[in-house]
Amino acid sequence: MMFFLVGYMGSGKSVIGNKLAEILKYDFIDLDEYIVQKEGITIKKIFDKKGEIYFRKIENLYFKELIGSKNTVVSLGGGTPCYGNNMNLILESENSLSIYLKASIGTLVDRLYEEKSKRPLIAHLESKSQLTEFIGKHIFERAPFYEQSSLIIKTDGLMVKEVVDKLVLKLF
Ligand SMILES: Nc1ncnc2c1ncn2[C@@H]1O[C@H](COP(=O)(O)OP(=O)(O)OP(=O)(O)O)[C@@H](O)[C@H]1O
Ligand SMILES: O=C(O)C1=C[C@@H](O)[C@@H](O)[C@H](O)C1
Ligand SMILES: [Mg+2]
Repeated sequence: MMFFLVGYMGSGKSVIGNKLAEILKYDFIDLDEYIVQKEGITIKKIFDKKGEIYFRKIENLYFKELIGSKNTVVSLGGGTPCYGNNMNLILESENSLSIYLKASIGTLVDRLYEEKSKRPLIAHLESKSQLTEFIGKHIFERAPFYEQSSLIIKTDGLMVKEVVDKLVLKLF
């Protein structure tokens, strides 16, 4: 079985995916980290040196390498389901389940403001109000992809452990 964690930057895919894998005794793969390992360069540097289109191309290639793994939790990048045919590949892939970690714009801004420098799409935004405006527009474009997930977990007001518990309860 495979679980794909889907959601906007800061929704908790990496942190929740890691914990879910630990509980299930599954392998854990974070697609962003997988890309960094394979390319030997940070995501921010890939964007700066080669541009977003190049990143989307390799993101799609590495993502496809992971499909079909056994007993694995995969935390996707925030944009992964929104480019190419990635969301369809997730939905069509056998023995797999997509999980959307949903959070309000306010929650995402609070989580991302301090750690935006690692994320090339938002690193340049200076104030919380700029971040709020950007995320609002961006989520409007992306939500139709995220919302196709098989399971939707609302994470507002929940601590990491509470999200994991809620997810495990929904799964089993
Ligand atoms: N439910 C939560 N409550 C409080 N903090 C959280 C929660 N979920 C995630 N965080 C924190 O928010 C930050 C972003 O989480 P994480 O890196 O897991 O997001 P992500 O969805 O993987 O983002 P990206 O798409 O950029 O990789 C981290 O510092 C994480 O500890
Ligand atoms: O939301 C996005 O488009 C991104 C999210 C991150 O996980 C990284 O994949 C990258 O910074 C792009
Ligand atoms: Mg992540």
